[in-house]
Amino acid sequence: MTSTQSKPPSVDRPQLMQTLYQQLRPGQRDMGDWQKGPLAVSAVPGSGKSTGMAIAAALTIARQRLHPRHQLLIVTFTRSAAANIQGKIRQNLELLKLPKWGFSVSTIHSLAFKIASRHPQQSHLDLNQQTLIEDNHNQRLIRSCVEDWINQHPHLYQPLIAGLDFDGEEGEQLRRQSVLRTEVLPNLAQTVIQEAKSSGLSPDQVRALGQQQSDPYAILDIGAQLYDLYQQRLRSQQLIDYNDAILAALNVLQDPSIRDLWQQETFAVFEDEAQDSSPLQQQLLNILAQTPDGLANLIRVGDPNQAINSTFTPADPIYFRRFCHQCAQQQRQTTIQQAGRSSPILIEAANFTLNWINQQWAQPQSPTPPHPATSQTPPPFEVQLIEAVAADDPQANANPAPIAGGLQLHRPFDISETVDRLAQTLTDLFQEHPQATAAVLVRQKNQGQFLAHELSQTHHHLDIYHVEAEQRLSGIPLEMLNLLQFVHRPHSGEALKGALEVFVGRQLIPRQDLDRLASQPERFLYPTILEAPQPPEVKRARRLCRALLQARLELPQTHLISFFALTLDYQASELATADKLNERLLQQTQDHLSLGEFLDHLFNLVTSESFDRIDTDASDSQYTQPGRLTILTMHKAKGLDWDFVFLPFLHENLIPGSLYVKPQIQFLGDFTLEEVARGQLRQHIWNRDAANPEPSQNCQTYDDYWQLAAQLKQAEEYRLLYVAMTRAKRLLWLSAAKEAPFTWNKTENQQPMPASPPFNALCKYYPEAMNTGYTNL
Ligand SMILES: Nc1ncnc2c1ncn2[C@@H]1O[C@H](COP(=O)(O)OP(=O)(O)OP(=O)(O)O)[C@@H](O)[C@H]1O
Repeated sequence: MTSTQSKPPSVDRPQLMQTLYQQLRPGQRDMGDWQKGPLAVSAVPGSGKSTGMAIAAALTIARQRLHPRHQLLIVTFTRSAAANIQGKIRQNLELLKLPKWGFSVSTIHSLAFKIASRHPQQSHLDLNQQTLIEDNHNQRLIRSCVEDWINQHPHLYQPLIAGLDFDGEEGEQLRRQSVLRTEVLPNLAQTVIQEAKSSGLSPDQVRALGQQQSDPYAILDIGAQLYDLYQQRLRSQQLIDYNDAILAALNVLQDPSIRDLWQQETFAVFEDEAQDSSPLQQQLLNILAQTPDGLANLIRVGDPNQAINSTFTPADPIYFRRFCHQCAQQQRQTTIQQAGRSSPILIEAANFTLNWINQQWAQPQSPTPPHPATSQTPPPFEVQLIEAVAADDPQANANPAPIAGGLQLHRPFDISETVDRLAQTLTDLFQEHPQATAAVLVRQKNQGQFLAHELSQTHHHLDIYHVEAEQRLSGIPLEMLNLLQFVHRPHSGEALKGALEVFVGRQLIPRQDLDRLASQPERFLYPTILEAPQPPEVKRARRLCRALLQARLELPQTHLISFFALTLDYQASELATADKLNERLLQQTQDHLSLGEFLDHLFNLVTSESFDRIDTDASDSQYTQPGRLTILTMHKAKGLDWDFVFLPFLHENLIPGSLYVKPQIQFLGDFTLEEVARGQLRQHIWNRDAANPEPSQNCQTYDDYWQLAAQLKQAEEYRLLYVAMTRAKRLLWLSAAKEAPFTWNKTENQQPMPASPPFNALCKYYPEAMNTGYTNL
């Protein structure tokens, strides 16, 4: 071999890096230029947050010659986002002709597990001994904590039963007990545990906080006791939850030598979707990113206008906003406003909506003045408008030309006319653009169900992928568990309510006061002739329950699941899943098991997550197949995009909607316990974590906290609309039927229904987009 042959081809790395850098658009370049210190990147939808981060990551790895023992940590919020960004970074490293190491991508929880399990002695976390608790199991555990709490604290329970007023009537007392045990207290426990634990508050700290509040029901005290019971149960059953992983990691990193080790191994941390962080997550990343010179090598990228999880999870965009403001003071904040996803008219419509909503927020139309305690609630959006990219942008086909006008606004008479118009438009579009992608985004799952059903009845030619229906398959074991628990213990109010909820979920009975039915199971199931005649919905619920009990008496246990599946009107794929479940259980349980033992096996299966994987392998790419209409919720659509996006039911009662207290819990007052507790905890945490004094809420009464919750919820609904609108690339089709159901469990009862206010504003601003593209007007 000659010397020239053995010499590897020389690599002009600076040149390759320059080429990669050129792929960044101007706003993304601040990320590509980053060398050290904190950087906040606030970016509009479609601006290429993850694309920019993946290029910046590869450039950093090249510049700093990172390797597995001194690496870049990239943190995202979902496993699919982690896989996606990992793929992009590997591609970029390949372009730079570098080995594909020097970085690791994980979700925040898997990172926390990694840290905690590497130091089991300090973290006391050992996954060989302990089990991670799944959602279903968690709910059950919380229910049993509630039962314990009721037995241990009658002096706090009684005032809840009494509520605002109580005449001592026995039936009403039983009804209130049922709703407290199965809904109010489990919801309170869930909220307090999640909010407090993810902010690093212990049960004792929550209790101490409760003592500072004027709180007639002692809501935070009750929450603290439930949280305490929950922690005891986790410990005694060797279980851990996701927050424990983060707490354990933080605990480990308090040891100076371990902290040094991790900080030496970590050159920097890049975080995506930073608007969804919780306080502890932020703390963990901050520690890992610290450098010996006292700076944090930390890039946090997010979009405060896409924060859509903060009213039902502990995610709270306030922290990312604060990080942006702090970084802005040191000229370490950047915004990416250019986005190549959508046609210019759609960008304009999204910006118009954002501005219009913020202006309305500042000047409420209603004659009532803003509530004094919540007048500081920030508007829903940061004013961060989307801009089209420059002509020389690296993205191929950026800001594509619109199709069918780009924006269509429809005001059909009712929801069946909505379906017709939508189907007609889509048929025409797919004829002309068979390779295009399309989605219908709905606010509520039952809207998707209605639509999928109607389209499959009348428009067979459309290829439809209904995401929630596919995912319902994974809910089948839980439905079966609920029904079997009922036939096992028909006199338990809780088991009866569980079965009735399955019927409501499957739309076999209309939503009704289930607590009243479940408060006296015997009377509900076997009324005497002296009872007053019951309305048809109660009779129907009773017939279904009695059919299950009859089956329990007459059928062998091996046939129960199949019978229940038929009772629930399962479709073919659901029936197949139920059969598979039955087979699996029979394999595990052999012949002569009692129903109780059979149930134990099913319970283990439901809580172990292992059955879910059988039928659900949907990935993001299945949601965006060419020539197919995907139906999914607006929440699930985050991070995705389609050529044609349809938002068919834009009514004011859902967007922005209003917080609502169900009639059956109004005996406690005009608020819910969990929202008051969330407000009390958040207000404390916001003030605790504020670097400088800043205007904040000053809620004191239940009403104050309820108003705060209502405002935060409305703001989030508007952001959800914005996320949905910004998924469209070439056509955005919006509609609000003049008549629609108030609740989507009963689609036959339609009534005049006001459109969502921003929809009306769009109609006024874009009159030429009204009722376009539909020929049969
Ligand atoms: N610099 C770039 N060069 C080429 N294409 C780009 C660039 N930046 C972004 N894109 C493309 O723009 C599209 C949107 O990017 P990406 O999904 O990363 O946006 P995003 O900001 O995460 O969007 P959203 O927040 O709305 O979900 C992708 O198809 C991506 O390939």
